Amino acid sequence: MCTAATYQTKDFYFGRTLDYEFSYGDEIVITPRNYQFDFRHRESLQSHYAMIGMAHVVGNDPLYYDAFNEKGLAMAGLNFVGNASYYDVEEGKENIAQFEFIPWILGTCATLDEAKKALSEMNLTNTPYSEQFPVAQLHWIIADKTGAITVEAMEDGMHVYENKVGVLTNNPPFNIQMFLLNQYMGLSPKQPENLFAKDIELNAYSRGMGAIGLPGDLSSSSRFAKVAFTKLHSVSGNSEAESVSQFFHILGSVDQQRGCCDVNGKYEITLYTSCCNAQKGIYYYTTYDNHQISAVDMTKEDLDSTELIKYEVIQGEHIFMQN
Ligand SMILES: C[C@H](CCC(=O)NCCS(=O)(=O)O)[C@H]1CC[C@H]2[C@@H]3[C@H](O)C[C@@H]4C[C@H](O)CC[C@]4(C)[C@H]3C[C@H](O)[C@]12C
Repeated sequence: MCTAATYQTKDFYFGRTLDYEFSYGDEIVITPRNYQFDFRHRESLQSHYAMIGMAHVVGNDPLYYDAFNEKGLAMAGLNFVGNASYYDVEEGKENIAQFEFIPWILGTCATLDEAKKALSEMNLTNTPYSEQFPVAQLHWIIADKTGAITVEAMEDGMHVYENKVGVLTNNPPFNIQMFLLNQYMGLSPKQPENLFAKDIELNAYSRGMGAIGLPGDLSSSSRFAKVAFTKLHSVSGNSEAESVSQFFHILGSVDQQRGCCDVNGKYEITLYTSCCNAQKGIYYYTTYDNHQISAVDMTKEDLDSTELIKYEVIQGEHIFMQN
């Protein structure tokens, strides 16, 4: 399972948890402006917006999971197994393979509005990257400081939804996730009033009782409600440290601990959590075994270069001993 969220303070933040039972071998990858992006069904992009994100690199190809570009547009792919369906190549459309989707949007679009236009001209194809890396069944969140959308390519066509809560998890489809939020409309961060039975004396015996009923399990519909509630009630200062800290707390509300989600004897865990300051170009992250926040700042690199810039994911707890 995975969860993605947006967050606005003084700057715009975007990030995700990547939950899985194994890692493909991830790196923080900066694709500078003059790296040549090759596409299967269209000509290469010789120059494009620079981007940074988490990717598995095969040969010299960055296969991005989540990323944002130098203009502040961000995008993440999350599992959508059983519902995702891609299409055959179609004449007259911009045919983009599923694994090219993030580079295409982030390489060519500066804003969410431009991304919406690109989507209307695009056909997401079922072309696999290779035999070893077949088509991944995903759906996507695309966002900038003006808002967010969800993109779901399904058997009945490509759906583009306005995503007003600014969160995405996995199944079921986004319109159903939004419908399910109806069940939680009575929840609140404030203490409840007794609307249950006015003649019976009922007391709030604990803080936090206004949100009793908010799910805490790891299913994707429960994580959707939990993270939406957390994000929509989030309060933090505007500074970088306060915003980043709060963002990790938002996604921390749906963190997956080893042992709680059994996948045939293996355990799905939160392999990493990212938090991008999409306006400042910084990719922050923590991993399951490294709670210290590490970060890569894309603006410190030569963004006019032609070569990928890669940083290994720092693992292992870094404990600050005070005595
Ligand atoms: C497994 C990841 C999604 C995690 C997730 O959503 N888990 C939820 C589990 S569940 O459904 O709810 O059970 C996805 C996100 C991005 C994916 C990767 C990216 O799409 C990039 C390439 C794309 C290639 O086609 C396949 C390998 C791959 C390297 C993908 C492997 C894998 O499918 C990734 C890493």
